[in-house]
Amino acid sequence: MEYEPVVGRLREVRVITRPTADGRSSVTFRNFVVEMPYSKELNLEIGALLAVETIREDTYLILEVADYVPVHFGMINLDGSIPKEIRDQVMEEVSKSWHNGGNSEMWIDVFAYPIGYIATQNGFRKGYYPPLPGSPVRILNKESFKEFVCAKNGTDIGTVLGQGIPLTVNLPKAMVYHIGVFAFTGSGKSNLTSALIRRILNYTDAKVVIFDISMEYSILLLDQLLKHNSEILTTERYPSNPSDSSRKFMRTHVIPEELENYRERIRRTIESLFMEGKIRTLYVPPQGSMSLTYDSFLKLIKDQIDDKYTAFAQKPLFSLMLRKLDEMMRVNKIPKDAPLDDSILPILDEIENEGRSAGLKDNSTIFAFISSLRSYVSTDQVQSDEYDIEKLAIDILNRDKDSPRLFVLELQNLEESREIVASLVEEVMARRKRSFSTSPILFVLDEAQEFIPFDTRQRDKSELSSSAVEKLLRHGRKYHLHALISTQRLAYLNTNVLQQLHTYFISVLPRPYDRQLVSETFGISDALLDRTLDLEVGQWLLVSFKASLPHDVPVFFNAPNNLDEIRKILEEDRSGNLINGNK
Ligand SMILES: Nc1ncnc2c1ncn2[C@@H]1O[C@H](COP(=O)(O)OP(=O)(O)OP(=O)(O)O)[C@@H](O)[C@H]1O
Repeated sequence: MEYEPVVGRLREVRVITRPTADGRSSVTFRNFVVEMPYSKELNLEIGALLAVETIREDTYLILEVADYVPVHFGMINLDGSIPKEIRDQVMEEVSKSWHNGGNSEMWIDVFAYPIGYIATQNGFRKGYYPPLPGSPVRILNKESFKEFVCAKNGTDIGTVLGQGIPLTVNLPKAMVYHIGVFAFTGSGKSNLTSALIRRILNYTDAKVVIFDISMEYSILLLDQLLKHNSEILTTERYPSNPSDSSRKFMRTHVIPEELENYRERIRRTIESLFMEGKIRTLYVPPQGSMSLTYDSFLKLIKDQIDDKYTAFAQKPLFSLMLRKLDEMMRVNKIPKDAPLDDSILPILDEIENEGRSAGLKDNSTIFAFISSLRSYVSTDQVQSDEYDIEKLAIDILNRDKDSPRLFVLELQNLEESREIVASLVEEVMARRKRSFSTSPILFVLDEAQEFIPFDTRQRDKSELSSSAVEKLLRHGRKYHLHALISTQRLAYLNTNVLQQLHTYFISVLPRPYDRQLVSETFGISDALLDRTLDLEVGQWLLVSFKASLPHDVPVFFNAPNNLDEIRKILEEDRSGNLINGNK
């Protein structure tokens, strides 16, 4: 481990206890006060790492800087009881002394907290030993910081604040354990999300499916839509002429101010996407006409058995149907959520024959039931030309090298979009279970509080989307299905899902409740989370638990501006090579 030349001393240990955000229990954080000599050249920033001697020989406790304040001895007891003239004189002297360089009367109080790691001669490892008060505290230099924090051979997602080194992360691993992007509106959530998706498309083999209710991502990822085989799915009806369609598209989408000068070039790019058939209408069946699954079929049969109006003579046949179906599902390993198909026809024939030999009348309920099921499974197989959820799921799961990799679903109606999210996620999960593959798929849910709200309701379909997304977050990893969710208020989110996310990107969260939730989930001091209030647009705190980084160290960083990345491509496009016919 290598250090900056300056050495401080550990002065105080403070233990802070507060109630948890939900008020049900309490949490305790240890905060340390380190005294560093004051110098104008001191290279110390929030997020810097310190090493302090511990009770164990050659073992150092690692601390992260959450805040620092310059202190002058002359002002320690300078309160209102001192006459004003004297106060003014002292303050003037102190103010001058800061500019004259350091002396023994001035120092910096550094507030730092342990992040659960110790350093020994053999490197860094998880652990805690009590540090020795009064003992030396050193600042890790850039090289040691990089070695400890950044992922080797990882993907560059920005610059570490105060260190000026690239922040590299393990993107595939971050994706595996799901990602959350949390910040107040206008802090740069969609910008960061787009920058991450851009890297996922270019440095991993994952497919990306974006549920976009703000209609932003087609523009924010315009170059990627051209670069990769991709699809924009919309429920909007566009004119058949690509030029008119592109004009309508421009009217219904917000073009960021920074790209205003490229309006015409963007329009022509959209026109070329229409011509290439990359913008397609998604057919959404009318409400309530979603397909039957094996599970709902089992339930229908059970309802018949339990129904007091079902004729007594028919009940054993319904029971037989149930048993045969159960047997077939077990033998053929058909999951309950698989869509009902014509494999049930032989069972229907058999039960019908049994009914006839038992002498049931032609107008018996069971015959009507069998006949309506037959027409359901047969009609369902008639191929329709409409591009629907099932066909989209097949394209998403397609493993051919030239199959689409990026899907942007532009969803305008909230209730309908919840149904689409639920049915697509369920369909992809059910199909993946039946035909396993390891190729990763990332679902991106912008404005996640609309789909997995704290308070779900059957009426507005949020119960449907919430249960599908919860399933994806809990079980998706086994099937290489992952999620990136972004929201401006954690408090509005179904809290069950928060524990499933192992990588959080946090910017300004003005409500203390939201910040407390994050500090409790990751065991990070409130003092560090509070620093996110000072972050500027595009600056983020990355916290990860066994996912993005080799060690779980919260890192402040400056994200690249996604708009600069597209602007660069649009500029390069002057040659006309990147975006068809766009000069
Ligand atoms: N990394 C960055 N560097 C520079 N500017 C940025 C960065 N990220 C975002 N911005 C600027 O901030 C503005 C808002 O960003 P963005 O639309 O991504 O925020 P948001 O949090 O998604 O907002 P909303 O919740 O309203 O959708 C952008 O127009 C962009 O100019």
